[in-house]
Amino acid sequence: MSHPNRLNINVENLAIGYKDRVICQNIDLKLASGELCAIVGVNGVGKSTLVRTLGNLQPKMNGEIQIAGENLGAFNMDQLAKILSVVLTEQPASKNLRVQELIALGRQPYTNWIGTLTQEDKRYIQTNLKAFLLEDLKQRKCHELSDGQLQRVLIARAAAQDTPVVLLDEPTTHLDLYHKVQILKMLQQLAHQSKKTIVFTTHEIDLAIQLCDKILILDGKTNPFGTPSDLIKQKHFEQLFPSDMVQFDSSSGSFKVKK
Ligand SMILES: Nc1ncnc2c1ncn2[C@@H]1O[C@H](COP(=O)(O)OP(=O)(O)OP(=O)(O)O)[C@@H](O)[C@H]1O
Repeated sequence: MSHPNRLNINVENLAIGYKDRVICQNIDLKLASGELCAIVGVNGVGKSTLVRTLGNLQPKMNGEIQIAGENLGAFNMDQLAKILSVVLTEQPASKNLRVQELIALGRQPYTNWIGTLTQEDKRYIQTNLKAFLLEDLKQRKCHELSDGQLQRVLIARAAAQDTPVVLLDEPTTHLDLYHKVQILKMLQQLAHQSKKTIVFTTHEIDLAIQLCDKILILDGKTNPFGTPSDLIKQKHFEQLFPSDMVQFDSSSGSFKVKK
């Protein structure tokens, strides 16, 4: 299900929070199909809360969220499962499943009530086992995998779900630099080649600058959003952290420790 060049996420004046407590407001985000976007910001600013709100896992406090051209609230659960997939940091309850079985769960929105897999479902599973380098691990139980391997399985499951929008909360946590880059490059490829809109939260700002098409800097005030180069030109990264410890170097697009 790909819709080239469509505005897949349109967020205006969004406020997020819990019960009657707004934790972040004035969030605006416009993403077309094929775009990879990182959400960055300091601990506790609301990145995970935003992903959960965009994924309809908790209510918004104010503003508009349109996914694939419709208000998020207009979808029922079955429709939503074909529009967006969400990969959260919590370990899957189904870690006792084998890799292949967990990826097959991505096809649930399309299977009948007993979950019979069609040839097409099997093709999606096989394609994503291959794309995420999981063919040799397909019979392994998920609880036997490394963090990096498990993350690849979770992303493969989302890819098998084949939704125009994929949301991920901290997909690179606990990974070494090589495997962080591997995961982000896989997300970039999934966005660009399969024309999906992919949004993920991260603390890897340097990598996000190098690999993402767009970045949302959650700062709890104006929440700048744009291409990495525009955000660098407008000096938004300089203001992200107090400058006593780290400073942003716009020439290299990375943070340096202040000595
Ligand atoms: N279930 C909850 N009920 C009430 N407040 C919550 C809940 N979960 C998180 N919060 C609060 O919401 C704020 C944002 O939390 P959130 O986890 O979204 O931040 P974050 O930017 O993802 O942080 P981190 O970078 O540390 O993962 C924090 O002040 C947090 O304490």
